[in-house]
Amino acid sequence: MKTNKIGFIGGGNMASSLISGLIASGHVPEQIWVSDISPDTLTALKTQLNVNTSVNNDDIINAVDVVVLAVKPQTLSAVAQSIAAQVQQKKSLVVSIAAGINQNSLSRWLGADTAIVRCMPNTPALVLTGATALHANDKVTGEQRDLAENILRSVGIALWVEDEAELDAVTAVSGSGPAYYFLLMEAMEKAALELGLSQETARLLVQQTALGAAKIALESAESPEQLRKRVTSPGGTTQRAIETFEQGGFTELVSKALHAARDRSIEMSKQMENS
Ligand SMILES: NC(=O)C1=CN([C@@H]2O[C@H](COP(=O)(O)OP(=O)(O)OC[C@H]3O[C@@H](n4cnc5c(N)ncnc54)[C@H](OP(=O)(O)O)[C@@H]3O)[C@@H](O)[C@H]2O)C=CC1
Ligand SMILES: O=C(O)[C@@H]1CCC=N1
Repeated sequence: MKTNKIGFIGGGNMASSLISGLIASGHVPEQIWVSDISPDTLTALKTQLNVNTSVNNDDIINAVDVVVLAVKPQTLSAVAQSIAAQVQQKKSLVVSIAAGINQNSLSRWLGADTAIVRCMPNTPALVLTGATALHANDKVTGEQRDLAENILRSVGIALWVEDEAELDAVTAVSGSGPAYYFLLMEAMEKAALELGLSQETARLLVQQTALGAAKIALESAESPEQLRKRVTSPGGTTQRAIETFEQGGFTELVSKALHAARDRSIEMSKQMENS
């Protein structure tokens, strides 16, 4: 049983994924607090997960050891500034999961002496398969580093980056990444229907194939390229499909998409820094 008291400000998609994952990995709901401006969101979290809830962000900070900021990037400035005095008084560790909000902005809003871990998780935390990269400012103690890492590690893998700029790339790769796989799944499912499979069969085959491919990629020592070649019989069906993907510019398109996501993260950081 784990006993650190963890508070979430913002109880939306990412917070509920993290909270569900934390509970599934052994954190007791009584040690988790959530605030949100929507009473309906809080009622749903209370009913489904039995966590402590409040519409008052200050109640959360008072109750916990670590405060996770899980509101939208556009809302974070106002929320951070509204809790700054209390965070400073309590010397709370603050963990921000917001995309495109850098340490400079967070320190400016929360106070220069505030211990801040900026991280980028992803929604598979819900099923304990999350991937998170973390970055600590120089106010974070070793113990606080361990605390932040333990929270994120309890819902998947967690790794530290020393250069904060890497978080822009991480956001493009693993933060947004689940959506890319879902897009591919959507497209494959649609094509499977066109090929005459039923909805149920198409979805099941696509899901199980995604799971199998991910599992084999994780468990095998071979690279994705080698694994792809194992499926691709010369002159066979896979080769025809892969050639079709490449003729359509698949690899370049993926690169372009990830660069666009990375650039958007940088753009958001600059906008916030200058606001
Ligand atoms: N979704 C994802 O896959 C990932 C998201 N992130 C980051 O996580 C953060 C949250 O994203 P996500 O969960 O998707 O967003 P959501 O909009 O689902 O969740 C944010 C929640 O915060 C609530 N809220 C708004 N204002 C306040 C306030 N003043 N005090 C308390 N709660 C408030 C919102 O209520 P209302 O809806 O009523 O405004 C909403 O319930 C973002 O910063 C995002 O960049 C990071 C990695 C992955
Ligand atoms: O789309 C976004 O901005 C957030 C960050 C990563 C995933 N969702």
